[in-house]
Amino acid sequence: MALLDQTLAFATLGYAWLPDLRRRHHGRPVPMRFGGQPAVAISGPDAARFFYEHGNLERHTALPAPVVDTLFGRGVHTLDDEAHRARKALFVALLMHEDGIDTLASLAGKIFDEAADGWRGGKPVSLFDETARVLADAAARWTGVREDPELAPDLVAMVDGFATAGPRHLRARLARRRRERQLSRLIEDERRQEPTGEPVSRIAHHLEDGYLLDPRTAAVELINIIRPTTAVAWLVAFAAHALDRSPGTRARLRGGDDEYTLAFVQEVRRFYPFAPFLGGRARRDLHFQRTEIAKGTLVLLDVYGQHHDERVWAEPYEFRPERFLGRKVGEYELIPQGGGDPRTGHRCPGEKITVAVLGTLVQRLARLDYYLPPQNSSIDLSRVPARPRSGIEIIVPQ
Ligand code: HEM
Repeated sequence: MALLDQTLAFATLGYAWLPDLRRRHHGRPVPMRFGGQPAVAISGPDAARFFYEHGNLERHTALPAPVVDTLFGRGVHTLDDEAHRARKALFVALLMHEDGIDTLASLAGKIFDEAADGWRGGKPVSLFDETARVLADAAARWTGVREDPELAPDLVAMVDGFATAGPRHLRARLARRRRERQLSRLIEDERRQEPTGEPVSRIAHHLEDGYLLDPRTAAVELINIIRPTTAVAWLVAFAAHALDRSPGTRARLRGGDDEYTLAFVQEVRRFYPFAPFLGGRARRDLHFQRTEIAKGTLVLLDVYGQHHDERVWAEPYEFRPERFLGRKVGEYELIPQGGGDPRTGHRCPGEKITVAVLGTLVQRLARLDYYLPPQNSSIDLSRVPARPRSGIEIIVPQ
């Protein structure tokens, strides 16, 4: 029987699409067509392991052009095998050392404090917009890019417009084009200077097979640091949403309890929607859970569904940071930024930065004296990427 193409269902239902479909298939792999191609949707820790292990899947043919042209750019996300390993080493060196992570998190905290001083006085401010600015400035300062007031809106646009047609998508394309051009020039300038330890200089002088990256690719990789750092603003808005709905969580965060803060951060990353699913293409004929997956099939790993699967998480629709206290999280269990080993596979190399920056800002938010005026802070799961509708407006009294 011909399978119905599911692209429109995703466009309509967003995050709910795959979990609904998988529920109807009793959690088994769901064969389908997606984007006009044969596809199969899988989910759960075993599925995540299958997705990342044994070189089962390749990426460069799996990412749709509209996503590459807005969200990712033509860089590390689109590489496989040796080319990916060589490029990934650059990110691991830049992003996974404790010193650099601490420096960036402290910088974000300091800039957040300065910004928060300016929020006092009773006028509503958008926590999402303000935090995006804070994070774009922190990322710019940390990498060595010049701060500029239009940087945050451009980086937000690249993330906001990847999964939709229409004006949001157009804004994302224009923002990427503008920033790739500007940062290519910065890379060329850097190459005329002595190398330093700053990320921009290290990317500019990075060699692969003895050659420098072409300036556009180097600019893409620089954006692959400053864009997702700014995207942590989505998680901060979600954290504020959680603080509002579960006020009991505030006291331990306010007191600076680091263990609880980490549990809260993990629960934000599990509970709230960000990446709906990840895609790869079968390199050869494969089998998973008694389902044949022919070579060339698109394999979709249902991230949002995995985080709300009661076989993996008790009462998954409850926001309960305590579930992470005293619990070791498996490599394939909590996968908002991918699964497996970030050094060898495609898992996000910025996960520790995300956790550190979010933890720093969440403690500050819990200590900040603010309230939410009446607003619609609900989250529309059909919009990808989702965020509280109001962007979380806050009022900080004098
Ligand atoms: C809002 C927080 C973030 C989320 C939700 C997120 C999510 C993801 C996801 C889902 C992937 C793809 C995993 C895969 O394809 O298997 C990824 C890859 C990546 N992320 Fe993040 N990320 C975040 C923050 C960061 C930060 C802060 C950085 C850098 C400072 C970063 C840099 C990267 C890079 C360079 C890759 C490509 C890795 C590769 O292809 O090997 N991300 N991220």
